[in-house]
Amino acid sequence: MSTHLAIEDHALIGNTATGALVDRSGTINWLCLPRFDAPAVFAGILGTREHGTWRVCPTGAGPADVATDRSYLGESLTVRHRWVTAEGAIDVTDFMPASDDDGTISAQVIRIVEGITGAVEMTSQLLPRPGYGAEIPQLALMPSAGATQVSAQAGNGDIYWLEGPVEHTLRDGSACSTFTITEGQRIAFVLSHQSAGSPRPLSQDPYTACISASRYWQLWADQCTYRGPYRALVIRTLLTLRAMCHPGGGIVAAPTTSLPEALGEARNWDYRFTWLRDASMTVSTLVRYGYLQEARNWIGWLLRTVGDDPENLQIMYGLGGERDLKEAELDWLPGYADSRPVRLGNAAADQLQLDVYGELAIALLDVRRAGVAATPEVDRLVITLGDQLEHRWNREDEGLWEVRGPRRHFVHSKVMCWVFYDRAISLLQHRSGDQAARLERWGRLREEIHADVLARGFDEQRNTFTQFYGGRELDAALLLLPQVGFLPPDDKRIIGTVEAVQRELSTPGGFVLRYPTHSTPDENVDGLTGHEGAFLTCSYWLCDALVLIGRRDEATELFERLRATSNDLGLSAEEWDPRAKRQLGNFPQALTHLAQADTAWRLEAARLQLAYRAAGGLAFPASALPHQQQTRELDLAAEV
Ligand SMILES: OC[C@H]1O[C@H](O[C@H]2O[C@H](CO)[C@@H](O)[C@H](O)[C@H]2O)[C@H](O)[C@@H](O)[C@@H]1O
Repeated sequence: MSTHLAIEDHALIGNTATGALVDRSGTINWLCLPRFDAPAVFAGILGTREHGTWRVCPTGAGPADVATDRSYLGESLTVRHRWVTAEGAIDVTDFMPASDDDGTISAQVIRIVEGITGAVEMTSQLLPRPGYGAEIPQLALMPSAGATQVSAQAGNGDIYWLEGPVEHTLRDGSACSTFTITEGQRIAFVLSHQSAGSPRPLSQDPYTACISASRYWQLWADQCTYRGPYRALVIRTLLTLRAMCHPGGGIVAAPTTSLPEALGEARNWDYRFTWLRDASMTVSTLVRYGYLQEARNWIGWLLRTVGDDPENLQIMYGLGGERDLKEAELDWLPGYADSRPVRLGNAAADQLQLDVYGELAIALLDVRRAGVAATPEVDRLVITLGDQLEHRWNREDEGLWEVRGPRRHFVHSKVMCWVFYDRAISLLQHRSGDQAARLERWGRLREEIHADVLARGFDEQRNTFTQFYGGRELDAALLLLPQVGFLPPDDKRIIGTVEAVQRELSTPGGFVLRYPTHSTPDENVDGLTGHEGAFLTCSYWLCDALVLIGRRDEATELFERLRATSNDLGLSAEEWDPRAKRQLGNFPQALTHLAQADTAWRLEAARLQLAYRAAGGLAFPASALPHQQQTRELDLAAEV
């Protein structure tokens, strides 16, 4: 049986160490325990229900039958599906317990079934399939007081435990139960993971755990400093980002692998790792909204992971700092909607992507400006990276889009090298006298890179920057040039580039492709076959660029259309198929969510700025900002 509801038909629940996807039919069809990058026990989303699923729904519901309604409980990651049937109404509430006071996170999923009206017969059908659906574990019923317990032991010794106060029947590798719930009655199922050789997670009261989890997320949401008109959207998007911030400080790009960028095609990638680019940008976004603890955790991770061996800098790592992310294909999984291959690991880990230096430096400066004190360890890392980049910046690379075609002199990469020196000089200034010579050298290099980009990355005739030196194609990453301060937003080369991207990379609905995809090998910059959807992050970057060049109304209108691509729960994947009007790619994706949050913030900053000027203000005062942090970008905007 196919489990292919649309990507946007899923909800994310999580505990920050891992996350699960629950679809509208009441099926959990993606779950890796205990960590985001552990082998999935439910991989049904990449195949069929036989690759691992757990469904709780009214008895007799067909595979395509879905709940009447769904929503998150307040500002939490607890999702509730309501089923209204001829016999009555039932709520199924799904969540993962949040961390204890001592920071322990239990690897559990809890599902509470509650009668609202009438009496409804329900069925729970658990098909655990460890190893990404490859294995049928050994199932056994265990005697227990007041509850039945099912154990499912995998070949590697891991055990999945299911507890619930109903009788289970074991059949063909599944554990089923059928029970009737009447108005006011509730029961809870708890699924726990026990790693081989470790003790079984402690039982906890599922109802108390539900209250604690909701409170945990609500308290976190309450710290948000944003008070503007998009508050609900901003909070949901920040919660989604927070769900991807592992307690060890690493941040995954998305909790999934291989949800396709084009249905039925091969652009399927594993995102359950920490990209320096995506993680740095996530941190900048969180800091912008007042969240510093995640930034401190990330710096700790960075110093342990990158600081440990900065000479061999990678562009991405495992959550635990792993360097070896070798790519492999899981040939037993047919893929989401037959989109093969399903990939594990990511060969992009071995690429040279020069932009990551710039994104790191931006995040470190944002964190510093938000009030996190400088440390000698961070300074040392910046110095090592800066010295290293002196010998690398003029190389060709794979760029931020991680092309699998030949390396090029990508303009965005070069600009981000300029950004690195620009922000690194600010980071190290006033620190210690013996840096003066280095900072002078870096200052000269900053000017040299700037001049190099203007001379080789700008097409005078078409009045636009190009994707790479000597190329004619465009790249939506060029929309970031005004945002990072490479040139002022009112520079005609910036305005020309924004307009060229709009002209050449827009989809019919006005969203943006990241670059042109071609099918002939010699034109094919990314080295891949097939095409892809509109890239949501780039579309939000277009809004940002429009705000910065003074076209705020147009930006607001585009933002409204973009936010409508999020699902009913406010979640977004990486891309959007403008024809089918469906989300594409890994889900939910940090890059999309942080871009959405950044644009909401920028629109609000621009609105406040205009209001302040209209009221006769001469300059934009720090106190009017919708957050506690001063960014270079706002300094620039204030001067315009
Ligand atoms: O499209 C080709 C590339 O797609 C993935 O990379 C994209 O996702 C990354 C994580 O969000 C992001 O950092 C990058 O900018 C995106 O292009 C994939 O991970 C790559 O392996 C693949 O080449």
